[in-house]
Amino acid sequence: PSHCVNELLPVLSSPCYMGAMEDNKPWALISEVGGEQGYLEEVTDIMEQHFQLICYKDFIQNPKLHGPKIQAMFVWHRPLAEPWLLSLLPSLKVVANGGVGIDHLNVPYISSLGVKVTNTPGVVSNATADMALGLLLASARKIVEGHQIALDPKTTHLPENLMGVEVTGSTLGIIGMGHIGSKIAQRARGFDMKILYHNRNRRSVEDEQGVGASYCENMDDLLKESDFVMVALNLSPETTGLISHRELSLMKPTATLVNISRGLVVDQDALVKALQSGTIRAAALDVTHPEPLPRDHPLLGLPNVLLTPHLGTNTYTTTRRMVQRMVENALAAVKGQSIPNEVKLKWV
Ligand SMILES: O=C(O)[C@H](O)CO
Repeated sequence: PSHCVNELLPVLSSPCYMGAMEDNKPWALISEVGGEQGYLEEVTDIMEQHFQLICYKDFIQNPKLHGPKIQAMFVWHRPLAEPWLLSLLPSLKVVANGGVGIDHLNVPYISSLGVKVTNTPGVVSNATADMALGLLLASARKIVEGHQIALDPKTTHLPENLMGVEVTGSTLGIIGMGHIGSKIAQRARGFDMKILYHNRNRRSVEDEQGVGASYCENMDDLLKESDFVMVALNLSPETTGLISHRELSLMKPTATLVNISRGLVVDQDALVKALQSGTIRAAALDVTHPEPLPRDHPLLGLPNVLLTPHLGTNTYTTTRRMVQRMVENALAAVKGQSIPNEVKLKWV
């Protein structure tokens, strides 16, 4: 198998190499997204059932040789499918993204080249919702601080000052009630939370009752009432900087902001100020802008911030499902068949 580089998953093995030349499967370029580890074997094994893989590092050494044979490109949330690269891939039929967010892809431009764009909605929702609740609980109950204290050899007594806020019975405001938002609401019900949501379009009464969430037409009402504000939106021009000074100032001083969508939905400078001044209690962020943050970024020095490095979909099960879906989408596009998850709009 071919093993390139992966930031998302641990482990791996051999360095990048190209699939066997005698293989008749279509060629796919697999994006290189960081680190010196290889891809998880499950990822490349699934892909190699249908494609011959070449990783970016090998491709770029001789793009003129490799470019013309490549029909599919597998990408994760990094802007690899840029015009200069696409111009080296005259036979490309599809950019198959792993994950639901496609804000890093210029869909109109890619489509103008006759290349399809696909994503993997649905399969990411459970793992992302689990992570959302994990961040909420960890921030509320100071789990990471507790872990650090437990490890500290100087700790001689129980940390009675490490007080958290109660999750059970609190109010959760979910901004963005798509598939992931609904899964978050379902989980929050288990904590007897009162659930408010704001969404561009109100969900049906059945949907609302199904997850036990009440609609706030005005997002301000949700911000004012919630103990935890959960950002679960796609990034789009409309949602960029949606949570800024004004929105943060509407939140309770005891409230926590959790973001599992995209860093740019939150105005980070405004967030830093709100956290420094006590406008809000805390923030728990799986996403930032950029990722990773520069080492001197003020968010890294704040005691009331919990950060994880975009781990939302990082489970073996969800990764396998995503890769399976990426392959199905790419294969359908290469064969000219109907594509399960084609992205047609610039922003979804
Ligand atoms: O968009 C998604 O589904 C996740 O962020 C993984 O990239």
